[in-house]
Amino acid sequence: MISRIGLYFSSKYSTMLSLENAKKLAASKAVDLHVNCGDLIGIGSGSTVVYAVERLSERVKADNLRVKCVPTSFQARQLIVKHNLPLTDLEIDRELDVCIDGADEVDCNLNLIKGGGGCLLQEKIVASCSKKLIIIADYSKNSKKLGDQYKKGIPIEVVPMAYAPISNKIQKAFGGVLDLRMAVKKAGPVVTDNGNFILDWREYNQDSDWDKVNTTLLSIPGVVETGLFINMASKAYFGMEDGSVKIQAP
Ligand SMILES: O=C[C@H](O)[C@H](O)[C@H](O)COP(=O)(O)O
Repeated sequence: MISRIGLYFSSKYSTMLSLENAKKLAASKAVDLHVNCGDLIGIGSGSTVVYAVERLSERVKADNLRVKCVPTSFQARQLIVKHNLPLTDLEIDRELDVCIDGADEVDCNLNLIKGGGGCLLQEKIVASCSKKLIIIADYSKNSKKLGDQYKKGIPIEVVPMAYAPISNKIQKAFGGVLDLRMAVKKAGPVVTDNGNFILDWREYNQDSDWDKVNTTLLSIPGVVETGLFINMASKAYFGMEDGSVKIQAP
């Protein structure tokens, strides 16, 4: 089901909305509609979530909203701390009301690719402990099939010593190309918040049964988690170029 929430900023934004403004629009709308006083919230990672935390902080100050936040990454933790929001974790709070997170791509069935920024394991754990996963994104993330928009590949978090055989096994089972993600401003591969490597899987079959593929990938020894979030999202909010917010629900 897809719906649109009216035209915002119609006079102010008479031209096409930039990606950053689209992210902000989606993030604010989702926080306003899905966060209530007393909520335990999972805070996702990435550039769009920055706007969600800013809006959360505004509402805490303006409306005296009481919330507690569980981060999904080091970046998310820093955001929570920077905005003086109460921090908690899954040891203390085991079931969350809502998780708000970004995505690299959202298909027409609300399946997601995540992990473009190297965060996916903790994101999936926190989302799995939340009553609902709300996705916030700009219009460029909205697609029909996974791989239509996001060309960098499906991120797969792996134990470092196993990255080479895992690449071979995936290539043999499903085809495509696997790249070990390399760091920028550091020699060698990207190391995740959990001390693992990331393989980016490109040139896969876009018509795959993603649920099955995900299960098979997870059965390979050394695969820690995948960036395929299948049947996990409750709703996605997209900030659109025309200043509206598109809502996608199952
Ligand atoms: O690894 C990063 C996370 O999965 C992000 O949620 C995802 O990459 C989307 O990030 P952004 O909001 O920066 O597009």
